[in-house]
Amino acid sequence: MTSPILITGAGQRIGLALAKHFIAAGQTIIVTYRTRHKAIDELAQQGAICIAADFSDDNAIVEFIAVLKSHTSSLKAIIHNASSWDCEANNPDSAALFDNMMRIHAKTPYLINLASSELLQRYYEQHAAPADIIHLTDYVVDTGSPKHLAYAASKAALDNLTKSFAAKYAPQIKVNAIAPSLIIFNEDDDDAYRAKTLKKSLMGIEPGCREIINSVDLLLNSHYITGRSLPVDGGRHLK
Ligand SMILES: NC(=O)C1=CN([C@@H]2O[C@H](COP(=O)(O)OP(=O)(O)OC[C@H]3O[C@@H](n4cnc5c(N)ncnc54)[C@H](OP(=O)(O)O)[C@@H]3O)[C@@H](O)[C@H]2O)C=CC1
Ligand SMILES: Nc1nc2c(c(=O)[nH]1)N=C([C@H](O)[C@@H](O)CO)CN2
Repeated sequence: MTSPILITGAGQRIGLALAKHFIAAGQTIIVTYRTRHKAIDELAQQGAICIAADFSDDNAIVEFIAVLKSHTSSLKAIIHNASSWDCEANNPDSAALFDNMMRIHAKTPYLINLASSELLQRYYEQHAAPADIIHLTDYVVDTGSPKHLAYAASKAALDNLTKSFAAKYAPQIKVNAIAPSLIIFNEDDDDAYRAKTLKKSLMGIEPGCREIINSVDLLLNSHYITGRSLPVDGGRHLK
Protein backbone atom coordinates (compact mmCIF):
# COMPACT_ATOMS: atom_id res chain seq x y z
CA MET A 1 0.00 0.00 0.00
CA THR A 2 1.42 3.41 -0.94
CA SER A 3 1.83 5.83 1.94
CA PRO A 4 -1.60 7.30 2.72
CA ILE A 5 -2.56 10.86 3.54
CA LEU A 6 -4.47 11.26 6.83
CA ILE A 7 -7.27 13.84 6.91
CA THR A 8 -9.07 14.49 10.19
CA GLY A 9 -12.74 15.52 10.20
CA ALA A 10 -13.44 14.48 6.59
CA GLY A 11 -17.17 13.80 6.88
CA GLN A 12 -18.21 17.12 5.38
CA ARG A 13 -17.23 20.40 3.72
CA ILE A 14 -13.49 21.13 3.37
CA GLY A 15 -12.26 17.81 4.79
CA LEU A 16 -14.59 15.87 2.48
CA ALA A 17 -13.55 17.97 -0.53
CA LEU A 18 -9.90 17.18 0.24
CA ALA A 19 -10.68 13.47 0.57
CA LYS A 20 -12.49 13.39 -2.78
CA HIS A 21 -9.64 15.32 -4.41
CA PHE A 22 -7.02 12.83 -3.28
CA ILE A 23 -9.12 9.79 -4.21
CA ALA A 24 -9.63 11.25 -7.70
CA ALA A 25 -5.85 11.65 -7.96
CA GLY A 26 -5.32 8.00 -7.04
CA GLN A 27 -3.86 8.83 -3.61
CA THR A 28 -4.66 6.43 -0.77
CA ILE A 29 -6.23 8.17 2.21
CA ILE A 30 -7.17 7.55 5.81
CA VAL A 31 -9.92 9.78 7.18
CA THR A 32 -11.41 10.35 10.62
CA TYR A 33 -15.04 11.16 11.19
CA ARG A 34 -17.15 11.95 14.23
CA THR A 35 -20.60 11.68 12.65
CA ARG A 36 -21.08 8.81 10.14
CA HIS A 37 -22.30 11.03 7.31
CA LYS A 38 -23.40 9.21 4.14
CA ALA A 39 -20.32 10.72 2.55
CA ILE A 40 -18.17 8.51 4.80
CA ASP A 41 -19.88 5.40 3.41
CA GLU A 42 -19.10 6.68 -0.10
CA LEU A 43 -15.44 7.33 0.77
CA ALA A 44 -15.18 3.80 2.20
CA GLN A 45 -16.69 2.35 -0.99
CA GLN A 46 -13.97 4.22 -2.93
CA GLY A 47 -11.25 2.60 -0.84
CA ALA A 48 -10.63 5.11 1.92
CA ILE A 49 -9.84 3.78 5.39
CA CYS A 50 -12.43 5.53 7.58
CA ILE A 51 -11.81 5.67 11.32
CA ALA A 52 -14.43 6.86 13.81
CA ALA A 53 -12.81 9.37 16.16
CA ASP A 54 -14.44 11.92 18.45
CA PHE A 55 -11.51 13.92 19.82
CA SER A 56 -13.56 15.21 22.77
CA ASP A 57 -11.44 13.49 25.39
CA ASP A 58 -7.78 12.56 25.75
CA ASN A 59 -8.40 8.81 25.74
CA ALA A 60 -10.14 9.03 22.37
CA ILE A 61 -7.08 10.73 20.89
CA VAL A 62 -4.76 8.03 22.25
CA GLU A 63 -7.13 5.28 21.05
CA PHE A 64 -7.25 6.82 17.57
CA ILE A 65 -3.47 6.84 17.36
CA ALA A 66 -3.37 3.11 18.14
CA VAL A 67 -5.99 2.40 15.46
CA LEU A 68 -4.09 4.57 12.95
CA LYS A 69 -0.89 2.59 13.54
CA SER A 70 -2.79 -0.67 13.05
CA HIS A 71 -3.67 0.45 9.52
CA THR A 72 -0.38 1.82 8.20
CA SER A 73 3.39 1.83 8.77
CA SER A 74 3.98 5.10 6.91
CA LEU A 75 2.25 8.40 6.15
CA LYS A 76 2.82 10.81 3.25
CA ALA A 77 0.99 13.62 5.06
CA ILE A 78 -1.31 14.52 7.91
CA ILE A 79 -3.92 17.25 7.38
CA HIS A 80 -5.37 18.48 10.68
CA ASN A 81 -8.76 19.71 9.53
CA ALA A 82 -11.15 18.60 12.31
CA SER A 83 -12.52 21.64 14.06
CA SER A 84 -15.38 23.13 16.05
CA TRP A 85 -16.22 26.78 15.39
CA ASP A 86 -17.84 27.28 18.77
CA CYS A 87 -18.41 30.59 20.54
CA GLU A 88 -18.87 32.06 24.01
CA ALA A 89 -22.47 33.11 23.27
CA ASN A 90 -23.44 29.44 22.92
CA ASN A 91 -21.46 28.21 25.92
CA PRO A 92 -22.25 29.47 29.43
CA ASP A 93 -19.57 27.08 30.72
CA SER A 94 -16.53 29.07 29.56
CA ALA A 95 -14.06 26.67 31.16
CA ALA A 96 -15.50 23.72 29.24
CA LEU A 97 -15.52 25.71 25.99
CA PHE A 98 -11.88 26.69 26.46
CA ASP A 99 -10.87 23.09 27.17
CA ASN A 100 -12.86 21.79 24.19
CA MET A 101 -11.37 24.35 21.80
CA MET A 102 -7.83 23.65 22.97
CA ARG A 103 -8.35 19.90 22.77
CA ILE A 104 -9.67 19.75 19.22
CA HIS A 105 -7.48 22.49 17.71
CA ALA A 106 -4.20 22.11 19.60
CA LYS A 107 -3.97 19.01 21.82
CA THR A 108 -5.26 16.60 19.15
CA PRO A 109 -2.79 17.75 16.46
CA TYR A 110 0.00 17.92 19.10
CA LEU A 111 -0.51 14.33 20.27
CA ILE A 112 -1.06 12.91 16.77
CA ASN A 113 2.05 14.70 15.43
CA LEU A 114 4.24 13.43 18.29
CA ALA A 115 2.96 9.87 17.84
CA SER A 116 3.26 9.90 14.03
CA SER A 117 6.88 11.02 13.55
CA GLU A 118 8.12 7.52 12.67
CA LEU A 119 5.25 6.98 10.20
CA LEU A 120 6.14 10.24 8.45
CA GLN A 121 9.90 9.61 8.56
CA ARG A 122 9.33 6.22 6.91
CA TYR A 123 7.79 8.05 3.96
CA TYR A 124 10.95 10.19 3.75
CA GLU A 125 13.16 7.08 3.83
CA GLN A 126 11.11 5.34 1.11
CA HIS A 127 10.78 8.34 -1.22
CA ALA A 128 13.82 10.58 -0.57
CA ALA A 129 11.33 13.41 -0.20
CA PRO A 130 9.94 15.11 2.90
CA ALA A 131 6.59 14.12 4.38
CA ASP A 132 4.10 16.81 5.39
CA ILE A 133 2.00 18.01 8.27
CA ILE A 134 -0.58 20.70 7.46
CA HIS A 135 -2.53 22.55 10.14
CA LEU A 136 -5.80 24.27 9.19
CA THR A 137 -5.75 27.37 11.37
CA ASP A 138 -7.64 30.62 10.76
CA TYR A 139 -7.17 34.28 9.78
CA VAL A 140 -8.11 35.23 13.37
CA VAL A 141 -4.81 33.78 14.63
CA ASP A 142 -3.32 37.25 14.00
CA THR A 143 -6.31 39.38 15.05
CA GLY A 144 -8.15 37.52 17.77
CA SER A 145 -11.93 37.34 17.72
CA PRO A 146 -14.24 39.06 20.25
CA LYS A 147 -17.01 36.52 19.55
CA HIS A 148 -14.83 33.38 19.33
CA LEU A 149 -12.16 34.06 21.96
CA ALA A 150 -11.35 30.47 22.93
CA TYR A 151 -11.59 29.30 19.31
CA ALA A 152 -9.14 31.98 18.16
CA ALA A 153 -6.74 31.29 21.04
CA SER A 154 -6.74 27.57 20.24
CA LYS A 155 -6.06 28.22 16.56
CA ALA A 156 -3.21 30.53 17.62
CA ALA A 157 -1.81 27.66 19.66
CA LEU A 158 -1.96 25.46 16.56
CA ASP A 159 -0.19 28.18 14.57
CA ASN A 160 2.60 28.21 17.15
CA LEU A 161 2.84 24.41 17.07
CA THR A 162 3.45 24.76 13.31
CA LYS A 163 6.73 26.56 14.01
CA SER A 164 7.82 24.21 16.81
CA PHE A 165 7.12 21.02 14.87
CA ALA A 166 8.78 22.45 11.73
CA ALA A 167 12.00 23.00 13.69
CA LYS A 168 11.73 19.65 15.47
CA TYR A 169 11.02 17.51 12.39
CA ALA A 170 13.10 19.08 9.59
CA PRO A 171 14.33 17.98 7.11
CA GLN A 172 12.43 14.71 7.00
CA ILE A 173 9.04 16.33 7.60
CA LYS A 174 7.72 19.78 6.55
CA VAL A 175 5.15 21.41 8.82
CA ASN A 176 2.97 24.30 7.61
CA ALA A 177 -0.36 25.96 8.29
CA ILE A 178 -3.10 27.27 6.08
CA ALA A 179 -4.89 30.28 7.62
CA PRO A 180 -8.22 30.78 5.86
CA SER A 181 -10.81 33.47 6.29
CA LEU A 182 -14.24 32.79 4.73
CA ILE A 183 -14.04 29.70 2.51
CA ILE A 184 -17.57 28.32 2.65
CA PHE A 185 -20.62 29.51 4.54
CA ASN A 186 -22.64 27.24 6.78
CA GLU A 187 -26.16 26.30 5.67
CA ASP A 188 -27.75 28.26 8.53
CA ASP A 189 -25.85 31.50 7.79
CA ASP A 190 -28.54 34.10 7.04
CA ASP A 191 -28.40 36.68 4.23
CA ALA A 192 -27.40 39.51 6.55
CA TYR A 193 -24.46 37.54 7.93
CA ARG A 194 -23.42 36.50 4.43
CA ALA A 195 -23.51 40.08 3.13
CA LYS A 196 -21.57 41.37 6.15
CA THR A 197 -18.95 38.63 5.85
CA LEU A 198 -18.42 39.08 2.11
CA LYS A 199 -17.64 42.77 2.75
CA LYS A 200 -14.78 41.81 5.11
CA SER A 201 -12.37 40.89 2.27
CA LEU A 202 -11.05 42.78 -0.76
CA MET A 203 -12.19 39.97 -3.09
CA GLY A 204 -15.71 39.90 -1.59
CA ILE A 205 -16.49 36.29 -2.56
CA GLU A 206 -17.22 32.91 -0.99
CA PRO A 207 -14.32 31.12 -2.71
CA GLY A 208 -15.19 27.50 -1.95
CA CYS A 209 -13.12 24.44 -1.05
CA ARG A 210 -11.00 24.59 -4.22
CA GLU A 211 -8.93 27.37 -2.61
CA ILE A 212 -7.91 25.04 0.23
CA ILE A 213 -7.30 22.12 -2.14
CA ASN A 214 -4.97 24.31 -4.23
CA SER A 215 -3.16 25.51 -1.09
CA VAL A 216 -2.71 21.96 0.21
CA ASP A 217 -1.35 20.82 -3.16
CA LEU A 218 1.08 23.77 -3.23
CA LEU A 219 2.50 22.78 0.16
CA LEU A 220 2.64 19.06 -0.68
CA ASN A 221 4.48 19.78 -3.95
CA SER A 222 7.12 21.94 -2.27
CA HIS A 223 10.31 20.41 -0.87
CA TYR A 224 11.37 23.71 0.71
CA ILE A 225 8.49 25.54 2.39
CA THR A 226 8.27 24.74 6.09
CA GLY A 227 7.34 26.51 9.30
CA ARG A 228 5.08 28.88 7.42
CA SER A 229 1.39 29.85 7.38
CA LEU A 230 -0.32 30.32 4.02
CA PRO A 231 -2.98 33.05 4.28
CA VAL A 232 -6.06 32.25 2.18
CA ASP A 233 -8.19 35.26 3.07
CA GLY A 234 -9.13 37.35 0.00
CA GLY A 235 -7.04 40.30 1.15
CA ARG A 236 -9.04 40.69 4.36
CA HIS A 237 -5.96 42.11 6.11
CA LEU A 238 -6.10 45.19 3.85
CA LYS A 239 -9.79 46.07 4.32
N1 LIG B 1 -15.34 27.03 6.49
C1 LIG B 1 -14.63 28.15 6.51
O1 LIG B 1 -15.02 29.16 5.87
C2 LIG B 1 -13.38 28.22 7.31
C3 LIG B 1 -12.77 27.06 7.80
N2 LIG B 1 -11.60 27.17 8.53
C4 LIG B 1 -10.95 25.94 9.02
O2 LIG B 1 -10.89 24.98 7.98
C5 LIG B 1 -11.15 23.66 8.51
C6 LIG B 1 -12.34 23.04 7.78
O3 LIG B 1 -13.45 23.93 7.93
P1 LIG B 1 -14.95 23.35 7.74
O4 LIG B 1 -14.96 22.35 6.65
O5 LIG B 1 -15.87 24.51 7.72
O6 LIG B 1 -15.11 22.55 9.11
P2 LIG B 1 -16.45 22.01 9.83
O7 LIG B 1 -16.93 23.05 10.80
O8 LIG B 1 -17.36 21.51 8.78
O9 LIG B 1 -15.83 20.79 10.71
C7 LIG B 1 -15.04 19.82 10.08
C8 LIG B 1 -15.22 18.53 10.78
O10 LIG B 1 -14.66 18.57 12.10
C9 LIG B 1 -15.36 17.58 12.85
N3 LIG B 1 -15.24 17.74 14.29
C10 LIG B 1 -15.70 18.76 15.06
N4 LIG B 1 -15.45 18.51 16.36
C11 LIG B 1 -14.83 17.31 16.42
C12 LIG B 1 -14.34 16.49 17.48
N5 LIG B 1 -14.47 16.87 18.77
N6 LIG B 1 -13.78 15.30 17.17
C13 LIG B 1 -13.67 14.89 15.87
N7 LIG B 1 -14.11 15.62 14.83
C14 LIG B 1 -14.69 16.81 15.11
C15 LIG B 1 -16.81 17.72 12.41
O11 LIG B 1 -17.47 16.47 12.66
P3 LIG B 1 -19.07 16.32 12.52
O12 LIG B 1 -19.29 16.03 11.06
O13 LIG B 1 -19.41 15.18 13.44
O14 LIG B 1 -19.69 17.64 12.97
C16 LIG B 1 -16.69 18.08 10.95
O15 LIG B 1 -16.96 17.01 10.08
C17 LIG B 1 -11.37 23.84 10.01
O16 LIG B 1 -10.17 23.61 10.72
C18 LIG B 1 -11.78 25.30 10.12
O17 LIG B 1 -11.51 25.85 11.41
C19 LIG B 1 -11.03 28.38 8.85
C20 LIG B 1 -11.61 29.55 8.39
C21 LIG B 1 -12.79 29.53 7.56
N1 LIG C 1 -14.62 24.58 12.04
C1 LIG C 1 -14.98 25.71 11.42
N2 LIG C 1 -14.21 26.80 11.55
C2 LIG C 1 -14.61 27.96 10.94
C3 LIG C 1 -15.76 28.01 10.16
C4 LIG C 1 -16.55 26.81 10.03
O1 LIG C 1 -17.59 26.80 9.37
N3 LIG C 1 -16.12 25.71 10.67
N4 LIG C 1 -16.16 29.16 9.54
C5 LIG C 1 -15.47 30.29 9.70
C6 LIG C 1 -15.99 31.54 9.02
O2 LIG C 1 -16.16 31.28 7.61
C7 LIG C 1 -15.11 32.77 9.15
O3 LIG C 1 -13.85 32.53 8.59
C8 LIG C 1 -15.72 33.95 8.40
O4 LIG C 1 -16.85 34.40 9.06
C9 LIG C 1 -14.26 30.36 10.56
N5 LIG C 1 -13.88 29.08 11.09
